[in-house]
Amino acid sequence: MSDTSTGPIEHLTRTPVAADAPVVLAVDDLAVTFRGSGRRREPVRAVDGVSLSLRRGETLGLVGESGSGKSTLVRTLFGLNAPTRGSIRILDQDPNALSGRDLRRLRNRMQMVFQDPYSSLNPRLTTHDIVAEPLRLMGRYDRDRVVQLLADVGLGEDVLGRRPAQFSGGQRQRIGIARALALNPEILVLDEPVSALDVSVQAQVINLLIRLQEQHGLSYLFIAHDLSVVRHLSDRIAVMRAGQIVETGPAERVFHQPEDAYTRELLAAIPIPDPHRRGALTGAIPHPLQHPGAAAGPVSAAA
Ligand SMILES: Nc1ncnc2c1ncn2[C@@H]1O[C@H](COP(=O)(O)OP(=O)(O)OP(=O)(O)O)[C@@H](O)[C@H]1O
Repeated sequence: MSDTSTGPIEHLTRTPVAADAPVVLAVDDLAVTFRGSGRRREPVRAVDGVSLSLRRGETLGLVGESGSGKSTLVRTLFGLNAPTRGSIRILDQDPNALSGRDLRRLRNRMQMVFQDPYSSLNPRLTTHDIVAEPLRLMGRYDRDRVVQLLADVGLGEDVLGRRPAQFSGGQRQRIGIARALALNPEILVLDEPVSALDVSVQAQVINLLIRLQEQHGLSYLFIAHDLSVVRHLSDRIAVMRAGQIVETGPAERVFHQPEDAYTRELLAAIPIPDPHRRGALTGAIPHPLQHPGAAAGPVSAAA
């Protein structure tokens, strides 16, 4: 299978985002409370007064352990949960004040890449149809555009007729990214996009995301439970715990001089990779960019 991507993995120095770059996503004092269930019936404050902002071309890493409220926050950004309090502005518009075509247009400008490339792609569709679907829905289908989108993520025309089961995890994630880019979004919400992938493949997908960001001026909200995964590609990191942001700051500052005790706990939980077991994990995921196979070389067909 051809893989027309990227050649050697480039250096991972990202262009720092300009301090005066426009804010593309702003969340202010957002809260989402669920009714409790079971005997205690206490309300669950899944998101509890979250404020954050994302600038054009910036990557904000949002980290927190399972249950900290990351998914609820993301679902609320996409209108799938109703906020109990607070506001969301996407590209200077309030999605809750829009409906119909205006809301669809705004939604097209912020797309999602899912964690699990095994379950997020329709197994019955060909690669062509998976990537073409959003274009068709908007009446903008163009075969050349589908081919170009796949080329952008490093896949050749020969994949067009294949179905998800015929790809590796990394290739599936590339297809998911191509689909997410189909409508030329300005913001991508990346929900643990590499957590389901082998360590060596994680670096290739992260490099692809960095390259696409530079090419298209994309802004990323990058969700992860592991601080080490977001460290190298984030401008800033926000740490979430029990529905609240407990710390936000420049990525390297948060990593090297965490101010919050919970951030320090998360950092302490990052294991040291065992060099004797290639690709093996000694607990949580070591940073993919530190993996020996990730430093250079072409993206392999297995990615
Ligand atoms: N629909 C719901 N009804 C009731 N409680 C919910 C609902 N959705 C989430 N919760 C609760 O809200 C809290 C935050 O969950 P959420 O899934 O947002 O966390 P998370 O950080 O995304 O975790 P994970 O990484 O496991 O997805 C949890 O206590 C969860 O049980």
